[in-house]
Amino acid sequence: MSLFVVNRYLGDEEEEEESDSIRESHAQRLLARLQSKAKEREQRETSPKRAKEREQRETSPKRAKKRPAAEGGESGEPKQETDKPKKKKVKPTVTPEVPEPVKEEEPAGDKKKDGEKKKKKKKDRLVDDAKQITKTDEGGVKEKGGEMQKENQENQENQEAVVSEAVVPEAVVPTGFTVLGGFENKVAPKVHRVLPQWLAQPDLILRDIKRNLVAVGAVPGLSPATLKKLQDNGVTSFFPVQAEVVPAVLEGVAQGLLVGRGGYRPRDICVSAPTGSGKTLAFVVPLVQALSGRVVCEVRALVVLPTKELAQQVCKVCALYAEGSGLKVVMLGGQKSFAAEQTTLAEQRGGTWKSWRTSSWRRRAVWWTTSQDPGFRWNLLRSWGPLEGDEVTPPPPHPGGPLEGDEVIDEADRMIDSMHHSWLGQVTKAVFRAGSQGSSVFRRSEPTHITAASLTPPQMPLQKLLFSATLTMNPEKLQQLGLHQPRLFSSTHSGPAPSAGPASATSQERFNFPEGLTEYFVPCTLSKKPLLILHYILHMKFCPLLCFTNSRQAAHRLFLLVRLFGGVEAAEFSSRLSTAERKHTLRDFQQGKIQLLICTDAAARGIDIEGIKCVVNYDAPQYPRTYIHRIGRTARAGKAGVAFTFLLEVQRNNFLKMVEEAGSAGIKKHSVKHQLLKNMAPRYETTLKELASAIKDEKDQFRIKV
Ligand SMILES: Nc1ncnc2c1ncn2[C@@H]1O[C@H](COP(=O)(O)OP(=O)(O)OP(=O)(O)O)[C@@H](O)[C@H]1O
Repeated sequence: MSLFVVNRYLGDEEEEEESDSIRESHAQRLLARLQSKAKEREQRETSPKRAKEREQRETSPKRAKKRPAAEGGESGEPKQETDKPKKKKVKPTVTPEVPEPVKEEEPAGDKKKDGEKKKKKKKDRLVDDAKQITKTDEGGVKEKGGEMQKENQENQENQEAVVSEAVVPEAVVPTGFTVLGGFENKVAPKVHRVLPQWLAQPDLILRDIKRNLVAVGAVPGLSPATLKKLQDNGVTSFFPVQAEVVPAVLEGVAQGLLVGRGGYRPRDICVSAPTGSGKTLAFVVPLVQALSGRVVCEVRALVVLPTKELAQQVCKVCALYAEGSGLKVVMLGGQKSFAAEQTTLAEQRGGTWKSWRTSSWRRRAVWWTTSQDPGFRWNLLRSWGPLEGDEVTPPPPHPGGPLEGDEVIDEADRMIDSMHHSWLGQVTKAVFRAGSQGSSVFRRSEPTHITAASLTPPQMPLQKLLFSATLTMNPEKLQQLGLHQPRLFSSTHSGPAPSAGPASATSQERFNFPEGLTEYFVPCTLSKKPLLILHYILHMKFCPLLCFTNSRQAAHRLFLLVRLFGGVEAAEFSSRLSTAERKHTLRDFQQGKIQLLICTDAAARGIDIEGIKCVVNYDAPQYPRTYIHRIGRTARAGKAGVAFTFLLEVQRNNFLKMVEEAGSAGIKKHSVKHQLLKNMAPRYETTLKELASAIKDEKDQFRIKV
């Protein structure tokens, strides 16, 4: 154990004077208390009752024998007082008020001397006090023998303890040191999460799409060409997210090249809006408008998406709006060889790679998919120049590479989750490196401290746009993206769930749910699940139905079972299938040729298929984000939709808690009567046997192939 003695500045004259008076009052209080005690005792001893008792005891020989000499057997103390020493209760005594000594002003030079004098005085006073205490005791106590003395000593100790606890220990032992207190263990106050202002106070997006449509003509900044394009594609009104975000993006890109705009960079934009709320058009429209004005052939924008299917879908929308603008939209999804992909971005002329200069391809945007093929993401960068640690001999640097304009990250939270690959950092580095090497007079250098030198050359800005229905509000994660003065558009507040306990309050985020969605959970057993799906299709006519499982094996098994049962047009969608097969399956589902699509989470994000009225979670999702994206395949664009989640008894409590904490408006129970499934039971039993042999056949075939 360590001992800490802290010598603290003892205060000026006034403080010392004050502590002196405190000490003096305590000495007097102590003295008064002891005097009154002694008096009480004296009175008790001299009372006639007491004298009688003493007399009786003295005459009893038995008692006299028993009494030990050490206790003063002859003094005649009552038995209970000697055998069982009573605990003395220290009663607070009323002390006479001590008037403050009158202070006289002294010249500063004499202060030190006076201090010493005062200390001596104080010491003398304490000695006097102690003398007086012994004197008072002597009168009554001496004759009562050692026991009384002992008691008085105890009393004094008790008193001192009380006094020292209440006031200052130095009053008893003047050491010249002040022992500081307050070192006891204290309960630390709980630290509450404080979000940066841009996250805590976002620009609000209204969730009710139908009641908050904004006529496209009323949105500022749209060019006549864009208005015409929107009209051609049947868009007369903007959804709330588009009405807010489109002008904000246009404002940022309107400046183009930053010549003489000293240090200005457009603010990065984050959007968190429900599934199906129209986020795609919110970035496609302003991007196409902004890039349509460019004449130099460069890669102008990069859109990063988590799956090939989603990249194809977004690429299609972009191509639709870019039509006739001279802007080329390219998708790089890793389907082709690297060389083939590279030629979609550049051509080799005179031994070096140059951007396409074909008149019809004067400007271009690149749509780029990642997570399905992680290795491929580097290919694009290589086309701009070698990466750090690149072992493969890269193609020569591509001078037309700098990404000017925007970098859009759709399904941003998913992309942040894959940040351990540090792909964004690599992209950004490549963008700035290519920008600084380019032959263009316009430079793109990584933003640093603003100085006269850094502001002199004209800059090409890089703006980042992030979109998701489940965008994280975790500032630490967002920080990894290196956002510049970000601005958030959101339909929810980032506060913790109301029912979440203190532990979960900080960890659980709340998300956006579509307005037209109704959620149900269906209590069931494992063996009832296939029957329930068949019941929803065959009896309740929920078609087309999108059914999610937690693995591709589960999806395949259920697909085989439904196919063997018969009567339902079913298909599966998972990584078991090739890209082309998945593409055809989605198209057939979109065209209404498939009633039941059994899929994995490969179809959970972003996939926009019109007319899906029902989503079933055949296997309960484990994370709130997965749940939100799955059920978000219905109730899109302000329409109504239902979502069912099959729950085993053991999953029920945790799942319901998770959904509530994620911000759901409420999930209702939907029970299916056993009677309704009973009719299908015999056929189902036979199907299960057929399924066992079908799976065995598949395994055999697989073995033969291998
Ligand atoms: N202004 C509009 N007018 C009519 N329909 C629109 C408009 N904006 C978007 N839509 C339609 O709404 C549907 C949903 O849009 P979108 O796919 O962009 O949603 P999202 O917010 O990106 O959804 P998710 O989060 O699931 O990816 C699409 O079918 C789209 O065509």
